[in-house]
Amino acid sequence: MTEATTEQQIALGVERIARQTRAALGHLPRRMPMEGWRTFDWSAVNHGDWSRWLAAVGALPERPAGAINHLDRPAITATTDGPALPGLEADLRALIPWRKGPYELFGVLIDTEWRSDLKWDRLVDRIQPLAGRRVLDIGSGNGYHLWRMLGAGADFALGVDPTWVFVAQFHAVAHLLGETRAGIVPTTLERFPQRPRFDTVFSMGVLYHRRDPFTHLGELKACLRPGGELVLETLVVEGDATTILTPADRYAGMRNVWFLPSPAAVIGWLKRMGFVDPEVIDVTVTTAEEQHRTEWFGDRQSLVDFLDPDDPTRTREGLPAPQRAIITARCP
Ligand SMILES: Nc1ncnc2c1ncn2[C@@H]1O[C@H](C[S@+](CC[C@H]([NH3+])C(=O)[O-])CC(=O)[O-])[C@@H](O)[C@H]1O
Repeated sequence: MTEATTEQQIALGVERIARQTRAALGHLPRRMPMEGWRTFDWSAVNHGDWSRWLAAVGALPERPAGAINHLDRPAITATTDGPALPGLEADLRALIPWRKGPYELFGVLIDTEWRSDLKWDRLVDRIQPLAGRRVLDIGSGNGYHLWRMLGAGADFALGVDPTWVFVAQFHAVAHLLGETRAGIVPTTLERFPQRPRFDTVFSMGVLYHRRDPFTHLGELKACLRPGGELVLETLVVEGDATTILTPADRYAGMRNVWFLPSPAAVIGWLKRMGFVDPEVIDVTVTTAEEQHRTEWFGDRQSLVDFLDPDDPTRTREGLPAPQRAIITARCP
């Protein structure tokens, strides 16, 4: 690959991402204060690998005419009757590590660290139907669940996530799907404008990373229209409404886990923050089927590496092994 070619690919990556973002945000009413993101300068991102990821997005082959998508299957799928797309697998591998999926894009199966479809299956029939809704997904990662939201009938799904490689992965997938009904804003909830009001707001896998869970819940509420639904997923421990574990240091290898409440404690937090009808719809222990090592995750450490080899009900730090609850609640 020559230097000039790389420069052209970076420029094409910027163009593709900017075009997709403008088109996606165009689905929102003008009064939603998203102007800054419509004109975001994608070439000026301050991250050492960003231009490499831009080049990967810019190098992707065009989506073949007549291709078909399936957004309601475990693997987000794009398919065509035509020949394989040259170079596609190498371009997608340039975006490793892939945490959330799976995807099957024109014959390339991306076996991600997480089987994100399992979480989706646990919640989709227990939440307010997404048909016709405008949805916000805080901590969307590479957007796997955004595509499933569209597959479940949502009108539009917006992700918010500050991790640049996941943002690049989202745009690679969006390009191959040829979809503009989903978008991603590259920031944290704390920096996201608070006035946009969505019909359903998801926050999955984020609450335990926040030092102040009440501020997080308040910010989620500020993004919901009256009567809209919150779908909250977080790590939990067993116990009653008074049980909240604060790890002394790491939890399952993660430095940034601050609070592990019981499901009953989360219900109390939600009520305290003014949500109504909070309900625990699922509690599941994370298995190696759901979270596993894979080459698409760069063979990095995964769940089994963080559990006590002699007692898989405990983490290596001696704390209860990961289990996660999904809780729904309404904005009054
Ligand atoms: N303050 C923040 N604001 C927004 N996003 C954040 C913040 N802090 C971290 N993130 C982002 O939240 C995501 C958490 S993963 C859940 C993905 C998906 N939801 C899933 O349920 O599979 C955790 C897990 O592995 O489950 C990451 O992509 C972070 O970049």
